[in-house]
Amino acid sequence: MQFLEKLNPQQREAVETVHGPVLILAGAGSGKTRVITYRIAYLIEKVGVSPDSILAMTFTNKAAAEMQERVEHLVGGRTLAKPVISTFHSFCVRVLRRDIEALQINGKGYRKDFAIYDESDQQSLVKSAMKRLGIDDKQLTVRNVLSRISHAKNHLLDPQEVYLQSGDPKVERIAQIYKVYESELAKANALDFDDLLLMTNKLLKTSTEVRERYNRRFQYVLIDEYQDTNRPQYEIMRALAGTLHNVCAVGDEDQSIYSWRGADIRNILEFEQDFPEAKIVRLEQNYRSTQNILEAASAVVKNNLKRKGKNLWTERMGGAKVGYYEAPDGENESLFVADYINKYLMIAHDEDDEPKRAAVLYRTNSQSRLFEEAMRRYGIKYNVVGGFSFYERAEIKDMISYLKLIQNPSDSVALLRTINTPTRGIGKTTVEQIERIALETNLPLWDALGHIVEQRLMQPRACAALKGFRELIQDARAMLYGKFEERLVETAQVSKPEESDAAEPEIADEDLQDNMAFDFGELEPDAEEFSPEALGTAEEAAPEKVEGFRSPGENANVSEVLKFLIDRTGYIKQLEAEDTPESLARIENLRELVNAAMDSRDRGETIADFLDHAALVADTDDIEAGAQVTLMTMHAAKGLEFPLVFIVGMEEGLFPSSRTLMNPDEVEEERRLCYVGMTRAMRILVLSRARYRRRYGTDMPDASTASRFLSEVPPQLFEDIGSPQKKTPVFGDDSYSTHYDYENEDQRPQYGRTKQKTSYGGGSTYNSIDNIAEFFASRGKKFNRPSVPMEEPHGKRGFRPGQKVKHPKYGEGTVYQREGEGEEAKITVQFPRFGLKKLVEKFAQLEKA
Ligand SMILES: Nc1ncnc2c1ncn2[C@@H]1O[C@H](COP(=O)(O)OP(=O)(O)OP(=O)(O)O)[C@@H](O)[C@H]1O
Repeated sequence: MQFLEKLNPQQREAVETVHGPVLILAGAGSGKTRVITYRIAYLIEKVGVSPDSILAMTFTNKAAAEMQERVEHLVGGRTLAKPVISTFHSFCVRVLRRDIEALQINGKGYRKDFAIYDESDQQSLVKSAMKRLGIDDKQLTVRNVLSRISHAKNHLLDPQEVYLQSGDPKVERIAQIYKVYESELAKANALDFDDLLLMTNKLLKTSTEVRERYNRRFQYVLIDEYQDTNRPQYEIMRALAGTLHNVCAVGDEDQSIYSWRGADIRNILEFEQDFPEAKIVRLEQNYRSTQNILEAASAVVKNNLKRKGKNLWTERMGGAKVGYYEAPDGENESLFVADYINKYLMIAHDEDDEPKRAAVLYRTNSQSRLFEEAMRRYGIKYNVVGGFSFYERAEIKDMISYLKLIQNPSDSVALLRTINTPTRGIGKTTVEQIERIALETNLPLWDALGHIVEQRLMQPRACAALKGFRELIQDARAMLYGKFEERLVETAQVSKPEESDAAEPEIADEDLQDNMAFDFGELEPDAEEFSPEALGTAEEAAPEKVEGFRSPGENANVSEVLKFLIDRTGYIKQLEAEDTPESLARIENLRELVNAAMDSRDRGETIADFLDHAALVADTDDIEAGAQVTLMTMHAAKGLEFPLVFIVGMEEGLFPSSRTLMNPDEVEEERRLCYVGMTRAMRILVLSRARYRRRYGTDMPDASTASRFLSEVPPQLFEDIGSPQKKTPVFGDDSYSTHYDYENEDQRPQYGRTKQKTSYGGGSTYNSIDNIAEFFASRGKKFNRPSVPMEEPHGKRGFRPGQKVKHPKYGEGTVYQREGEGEEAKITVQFPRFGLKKLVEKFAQLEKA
């Protein structure tokens, strides 16, 4: 038990208290992750618990993978069995793939091959429900409807209850949409993310047999990030805790930042009521940050009323003060950050000799753009989390939708996405007719489509196009389930085209089940039920195998089906014909998808596993541990740590977000988010804001107000690190300038290139903020700024972008853009100490500087 020595007394207590319920209240950086992994190792090594009777739930896939790795490292491959460490959602998918049919009534209800609908699938469903109900999206936005539906689901309210509880006509309409949405999901045999939790909860509640099986299997349950669990997750935890109550929840109420997703802070505040015999362990020693950082973060979060309260302390006394930078505008702020990071990365070693890593944290993803541009400008390699993730790209979604449809033809969203992608002559009217027939007959779209083709209910051209699409899916299905040869024979025998329509391959249930198989390791007590032998798909059935080749009649794997689809739909050919950098990048993405499918095959996964993976990947999975600079939201940064952290955009309305200002509970949540952000910093923390900020693409930046969180940091912990001064400028005084260096010659973006600068002054050196404005003025076009045409101005006063000017009040500045001509001409000037100003040229009394 050598590893126990690496724990402090409280951590040790948290690890060694293994029986009965335990709530570990762990402050930021107090070793929560360490405690959970050591606890699992302790259970296995010391208590002798079989690894596969341990279940640990984490918040992200990434955290699950890391924890798995750390546990393996500790118990050193001494056992073959592994604990189940997974996110709530992945766990639920595995349970449902196995047991969802226990919820069927008289053979009706969800089947194991259900599809998982992600946000864009949900949006399509809501859109079509709204269309059908005649509700236009000006009255209600799709996003708004979806969030109301999700809210209702997480509070276990069905459409009827939502309707009855409200007197508001808007909510009544939402209830109607919700009802159609639910019935369409059921018809498509599809579940959304909320359903994954709700159905599992329902299953564990209603089927004693299923619940007891999981209780026998998992005798020790651990929940990480407990403060962010919602009610359904809480109920699942309770059901899994069984009668043994060996449940350990680890959380920090000060880091609860997901109430907008239904997280219920009561789960942590009321744990003791639900489990009266619970032991509470507090971890208050912080190992991550210096005293100054910790004091500043604690001072901010102390302003919240709803908290249990704790006293975090650290042995890392003192440390650098929290840096503060007030930029004239957003661009300046981003360049300042890039400049600082550039200098930081160039210092050979720092005192702790830790790898150099920095994070730029912001409130919303859309803030990343300026920082990305600034990083490129400095040639700094960076990693941005939460951008357009691989599986969200259009071409990938198209192919995934094909696979979904092949796996589950009832999936109407997948059908609508693929039916005319790439174009195959199936127009909007045809699709609307299919939808109408589906509605009238209450059939899934796929069946309605079959009906139309067989009964020739449309014009011959439309019927032919639909038939082609249907055959494509049938062929791919036959490949996937090893029936392709039979299908070839069948379709060849049928001479008349009309008869071939009905030739859907008979796909035996066992084949489907085999593709649904999933792995919980040993499943007790009825594991045999899932063995290949029991499913009748054992080796003897397969003809002789040639290395590297698939035997006839053997199921095709996902990558083969993908290649078949890409080929037969002509998807890549169409992109090749486009021949643009964008279309070539899309081809690369498709190839990457085939590679991903190959990897999945090598891991022995089925199509269902592959699709589940695609549905469950999250933004945070993109975090590249090795990247030196990471740009991300504060939400995504949870659980991470960096020697250098910037929190940018500290302005009222941006952070705290304007959406929260009217509600004290929501402002408290924003404050917790600020606390999460600040406590990511190990050695240096910098908070910054811009005095002027452009919002919603408006022409002129608005003046901003400093975030209230800034004033909550005690002034003695703060240090201004070079904000350009606000006082009335004295011309010619250089001390106002913020000094930046960067090379001038190469302004091309440096995507993914490691072009770390090794020295300063390798090009023209710019030493003042005026030049930065000039740089922005000159590159306006290159970076697609919302700019106006920049014709050559006429007349003697016409100032051009980039030109230096002088104003009696604002001092020297650089022209940023020009709009209009003659009497009407307006020019926007970047003044170092006043930000951007738009002036009517005629009245502005500007002079050439
Ligand atoms: N007993 C200990 N001795 C030395 N270092 C420790 C100890 N416990 C934890 N640490 C270190 O402290 C840092 C924070 O630990 P960890 O990431 O587990 O914290 P956490 O509680 O999960 O943080 P947060 O909730 O803020 O994300 C890590 O670098 C970890 O290695």
